[in-house]
Amino acid sequence: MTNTQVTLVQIDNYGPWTVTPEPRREADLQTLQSRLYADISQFVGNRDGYVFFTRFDNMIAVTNGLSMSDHRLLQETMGNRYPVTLSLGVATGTSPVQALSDATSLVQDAGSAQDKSRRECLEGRVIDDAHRTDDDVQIAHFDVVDATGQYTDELNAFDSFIHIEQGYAELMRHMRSDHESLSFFVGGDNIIVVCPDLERSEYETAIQHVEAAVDVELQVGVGRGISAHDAGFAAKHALETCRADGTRVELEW
Ligand SMILES: Nc1nc2c(ncn2[C@@H]2O[C@H](COP(=O)(O)OP(=O)(O)OP(=O)(O)O)[C@@H](O)[C@H]2O)c(=O)[nH]1
Repeated sequence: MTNTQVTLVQIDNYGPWTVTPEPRREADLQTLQSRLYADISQFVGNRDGYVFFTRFDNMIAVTNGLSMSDHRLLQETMGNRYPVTLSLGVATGTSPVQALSDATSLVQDAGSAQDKSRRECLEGRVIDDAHRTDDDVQIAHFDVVDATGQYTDELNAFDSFIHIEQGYAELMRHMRSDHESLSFFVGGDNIIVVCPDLERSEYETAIQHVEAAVDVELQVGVGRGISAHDAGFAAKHALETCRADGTRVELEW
């Protein structure tokens, strides 16, 4: 049974900062956001977690294996490197959507995203080491079948982007509403989905749904593990099997 540990990372009082004392240059904000994401990804990734950039001012991480003191260190080291601070909410559960919802409530209850006095709050709790298991995390790695031949080598780069984004939007909504799962676009034509315990038929239905709705063909590899890295790595191997064998759904367990 999955037990996903989800962390909401929210930049403190970022909106006002972007316009104080006057609006800051957009390219500088883009640079800050992408560097902050890169540093958080490295910190979390070195501890076998995943973080997704989402809206950049709010990022969502799968942090199975990170302790509360790891979270505190993340706040300290980013606070030392950047002109902004981070608040973190951590929650766990069999449903990734519910865990994220609980993590979000913890941060919201500590104060508004634009509250000057809410800085570096750290709320919630993690899974004890003794209770961690090899099937705590289930990750599905989707990609578009032959995106290169269908889109990248055929259409202009913006029209390719529209097709890929439509596939993402449809999959994200379906997995959220029907399967309590969190889907994240991770570049190229790839979407990583953090799932509860789902079976082959549910992935088949999701792929059929996206194809019927927006005519984008997907394939998916699914893995389980004690951490996001372990589950995600198994999913990548399963996706390689799809590519080699022409199958649409491969489960690696
Ligand atoms: N984040 C991430 N991006 C990837 C990964 N694999 C491929 N990509 C991205 O996806 C793009 C397309 O690569 P593929 O998915 O291998 O190509 P494809 O044409 O869709 O071919 P098939 O997947 O074999 O159907 C690449 O340019 C990368 O940007 C991955 O594991 N993670």
